[in-house]
Amino acid sequence: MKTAIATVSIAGDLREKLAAIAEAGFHGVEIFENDFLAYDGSPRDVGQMVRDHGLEISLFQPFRDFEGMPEPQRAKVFDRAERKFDLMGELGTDLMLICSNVSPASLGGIDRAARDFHELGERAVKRGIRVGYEALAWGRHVNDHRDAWEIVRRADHANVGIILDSFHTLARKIDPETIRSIPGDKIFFVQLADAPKIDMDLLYWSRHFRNMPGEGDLDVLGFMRAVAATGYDGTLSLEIFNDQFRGGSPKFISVDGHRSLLYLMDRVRRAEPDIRIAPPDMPDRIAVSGVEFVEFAADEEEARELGTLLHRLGFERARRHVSKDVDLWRQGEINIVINTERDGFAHASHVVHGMNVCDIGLRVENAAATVERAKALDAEPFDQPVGPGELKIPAIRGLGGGLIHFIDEESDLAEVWDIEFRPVTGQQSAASVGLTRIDHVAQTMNYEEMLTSLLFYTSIFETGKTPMVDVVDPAGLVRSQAIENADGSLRITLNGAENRRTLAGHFIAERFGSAVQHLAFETRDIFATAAALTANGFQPLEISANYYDDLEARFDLDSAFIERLKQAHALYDRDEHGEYFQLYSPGFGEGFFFEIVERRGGYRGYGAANAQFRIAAQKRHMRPKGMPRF
Ligand SMILES: O=C(O)c1ccc(O)c(O)c1
Ligand SMILES: [Mg+2]
Repeated sequence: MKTAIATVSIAGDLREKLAAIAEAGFHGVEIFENDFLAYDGSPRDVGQMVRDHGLEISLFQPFRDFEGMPEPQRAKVFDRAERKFDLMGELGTDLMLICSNVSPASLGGIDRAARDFHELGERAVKRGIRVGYEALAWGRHVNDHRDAWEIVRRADHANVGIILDSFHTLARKIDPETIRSIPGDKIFFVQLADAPKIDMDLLYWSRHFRNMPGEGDLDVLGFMRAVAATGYDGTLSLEIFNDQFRGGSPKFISVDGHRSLLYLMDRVRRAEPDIRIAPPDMPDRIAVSGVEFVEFAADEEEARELGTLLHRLGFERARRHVSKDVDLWRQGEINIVINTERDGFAHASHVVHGMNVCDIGLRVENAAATVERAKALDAEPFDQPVGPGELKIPAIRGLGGGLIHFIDEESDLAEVWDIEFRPVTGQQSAASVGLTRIDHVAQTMNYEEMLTSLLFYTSIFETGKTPMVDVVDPAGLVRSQAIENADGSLRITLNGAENRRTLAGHFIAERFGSAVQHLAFETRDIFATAAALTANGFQPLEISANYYDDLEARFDLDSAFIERLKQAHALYDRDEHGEYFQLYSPGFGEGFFFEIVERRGGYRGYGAANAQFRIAAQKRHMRPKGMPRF
């Protein structure tokens, strides 16, 4: 499997781009003419620089407004093509992309265009060059790959082929299955891009909103299955025009791009076993059956405070590590680990970020296979020396500097709490408040990191994404999207902050990066839990009385029920499946908090409509401690 990426897809000058692209593991680049024009060096220098990075120039593009021109423009267009052939010779590449003509001067007619391409083919063959024709979705006469293919077929020249670009086909809702009838050897190049579904002008959508396969809403998998079924075995190239990527980190965007191609081709191969493109072998997407533990890095004082809060939330300090300053707090199936070691990963994480969730344990069927898949998708495995009597638990580095460990039933990893930990005796025991499991883990990040997270989780784990929703913070919008598996045993919400004045943005700034900002625990009876919490001395986050007046109007609930919600400081939501109840702890540290939720009757969401009331309450609560007033 040979991969490439267009230089327009990432930020930086040409040298920076090439370094990032090579580092991410691509084989080649599409040189976009403007990147070359802006570079202060000869075409030969550029060609050499690309090869010095261990890359090839897979394609030179774009050559515009070629076919169907009347004279005298026609003759000029051929002269221009000859000059670009010269340039390609110096760059050291033999494939040129010609996109369909958008010029008002161009004349239609499939045979006219085919004749132009035949003549260009005759000129190209003398130079050892091949030309590929791409239908732009907004081409004047040709805007459909089926017409481009008919022109290429009639041009009937060995050096003339078609170039397919998933965006142009899928954005115009052209059935990708129609690609299956094109001979694979006439497909000279394949460009891949996804995009979020937004209803807007095709050209604008294409030039600003494309993203990596798997990050958007287009059926890039269906497109690529059809391409692969033709027998195509050439380069798979990303051509991503995206405003955010152009301003982002060349390194991270390149890594995401490489991961997106590996993930896509792994899925294509499973659906189309006979394809000629050989993606790397890897285990299939990993089914997760739950969150086994969440680990906090803390110092002694923070650990005491967190312990007090957990105690009020009905957790019991159940076990202590055999040799380390690590405690296990438990309730229902929930395992919270507090690590106050002065050594190792948790300590390093604490030094950089302060108290934070430094590690999450996921339950999987096979932990070793999980790490194998993650590695095959360019994730970083994590290893640290294990002490005597400790288990080696497979792990990878997550995003934002934390770890993800994998616990399975196949080995003795599932017994880690008995093997590495001893029961704590002589404790003040806590009364459970009925928390059963972790409902979701909420990660806060900069908005620009959301697609990276989305691709990371959905490529490694058998999960899907929910639509993005807006959460209104008085200081700005926070975008929220969930990654979840079919049975809801893994739910991760991604919250992307656009500025630092939002509660989420403040959290990122204070802890120097993205991380888990809250954990939501499940209860089966919110009112019983609320009563037990009060008996435990827990003070929930106080919600404004105005919220409850509005609830009554919005949902047509009876006033006795509203009164119960109000007493419990519980928030309420409803969807077509069921009802949702939420209550919150006050903020802790730099804005970390716990949530308690009850889902009744299969409610699917996360209470996005309530988030602004929760945020307002949290800001009221934090203000005395020096949070700016907005
Ligand atoms: O937006 C464009 O003009 C443009 C140019 C070349 C391409 O390959 C493409 O997909 C779009
Ligand atoms: Mg293209």
